[in-house]
Amino acid sequence: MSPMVSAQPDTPARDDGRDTVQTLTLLGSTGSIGTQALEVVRRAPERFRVVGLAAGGNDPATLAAQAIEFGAEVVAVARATAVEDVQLALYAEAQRLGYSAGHFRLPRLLAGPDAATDMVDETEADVVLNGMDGSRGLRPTLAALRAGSRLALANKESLIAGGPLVTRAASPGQITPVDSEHSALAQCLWAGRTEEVERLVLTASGGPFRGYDRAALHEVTVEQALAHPTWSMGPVVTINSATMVNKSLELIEAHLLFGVDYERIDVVVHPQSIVHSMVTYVDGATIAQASTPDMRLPIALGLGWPDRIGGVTPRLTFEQAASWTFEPLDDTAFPAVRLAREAGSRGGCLPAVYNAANEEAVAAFVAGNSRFTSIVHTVEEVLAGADAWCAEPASVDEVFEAEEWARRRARELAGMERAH
Ligand SMILES: NC(=O)C1=CN([C@@H]2O[C@H](COP(=O)(O)OP(=O)(O)OC[C@H]3O[C@@H](n4cnc5c(N)ncnc54)[C@H](OP(=O)(O)O)[C@@H]3O)[C@@H](O)[C@H]2O)C=CC1
Ligand SMILES: CC(=O)[C@@H](O)[C@H](O)COP(=O)(O)O
Ligand SMILES: [Mn+2]
Repeated sequence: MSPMVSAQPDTPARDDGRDTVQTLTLLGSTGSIGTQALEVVRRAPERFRVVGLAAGGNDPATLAAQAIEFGAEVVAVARATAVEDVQLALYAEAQRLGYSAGHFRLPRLLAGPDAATDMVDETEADVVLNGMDGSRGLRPTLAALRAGSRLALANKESLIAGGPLVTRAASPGQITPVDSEHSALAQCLWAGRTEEVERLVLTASGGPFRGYDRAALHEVTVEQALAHPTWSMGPVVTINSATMVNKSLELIEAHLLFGVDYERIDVVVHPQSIVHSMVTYVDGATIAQASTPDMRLPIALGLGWPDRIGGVTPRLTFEQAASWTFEPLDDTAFPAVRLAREAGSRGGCLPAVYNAANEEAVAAFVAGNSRFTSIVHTVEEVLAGADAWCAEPASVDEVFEAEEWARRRARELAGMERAH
């Protein structure tokens, strides 16, 4: 399998793009990744010009303010009923800024569940950052690859759900990772040749429940699960960090991005979130990428690839004593990674099933309808009955069929739990 991200130290060319403004479409612009990406653009306006913005529609005021500040040509909103709110918010923001009608141009508005995909199809962009949450990002991911844009990928769920459909659609180097661990791995891979790689080592913070046993995990609340010890992120990825499902998805993501077998990808708990991942080479050298836990670094590198953009994140300092610690993952309390290793190794639509079951189980937990421990238990139960989905998907519709089955099954299981 050819890696989506070049592992060679001298490719792509380092002077590539440094003096050129790159057009940028941002999917999920109002979320945690999206707003941090716009901070990067604010710091490097000579590098990027925003042409398209997409969001779900929960925060029309922020979306409108972003569209006006960055002069977006097109704005896509998934919830059709939010369009009017976005339009009103655009006028209100323009008025607040004192713009008269002749002094600003309203962006073109697209609405509906496929608005982000349509925008990517219709709006030329050098780089598309997919910062949406969930596997609903799959069609936009494929649209960006089809359009020949570079895909800065935060939305790991689309890669995991689409699997071979995404990897086959991407040309080598077309996907640049934004997820901090995969950005770290890509940077560590610059240090050596692909054939000299022995192991990838993914670091995990351990989440808010590091050290808990199964009995203690049974009692935890949504509020506790949303309190990540080192990162401030959107709700779903935060809950996924607490269950270790995030690391599970990242294991599959690493396999798909870098073409390394599952047996050669380790997970290690590193509570400080300073070392973002590591690569061990055949001579025993382990190269680590370390920086403060700040997503603006991997976002900036993902957008500007392979150039580094200065002045975006604070540095690590070494003036005071500090410890970076590493410990094994407790597989009994947190079986999610083992389940992902099995599902990923079996392949087909099973990673899509894993992710869809998890998305439903997380929604049930956040809604107060099930316990924290039932999230991974639900994923396990759904996978146990998923033998029909072992074949490689021939189309996106097949992936969504597998997902729909998994979601229905997961909702049934959550309902059964509620009944007890
Ligand atoms: N946050 C982080 O630090 C990290 C995140 N990631 C990954 O990045 C992705 C985004 O995470 P995060 O930013 O935390 O999530 P958030 O929940 O903060 O943001 C999600 C964004 O996607 C938008 N959105 C939802 N549905 C659609 C849709 N149909 N079309 C267009 N936009 C949509 C939301 O808009 P609205 O609210 O209006 O629905 C919101 O702007 C996830 O895949 C996550 O795993 C990876 C590493 C780190
Ligand atoms: C910042 C980022 O990339 C997240 O995916 C992060 O990895 C979450 O931390 P965990 O290590 O707790 O899953
Ligand atoms: Mn990550």
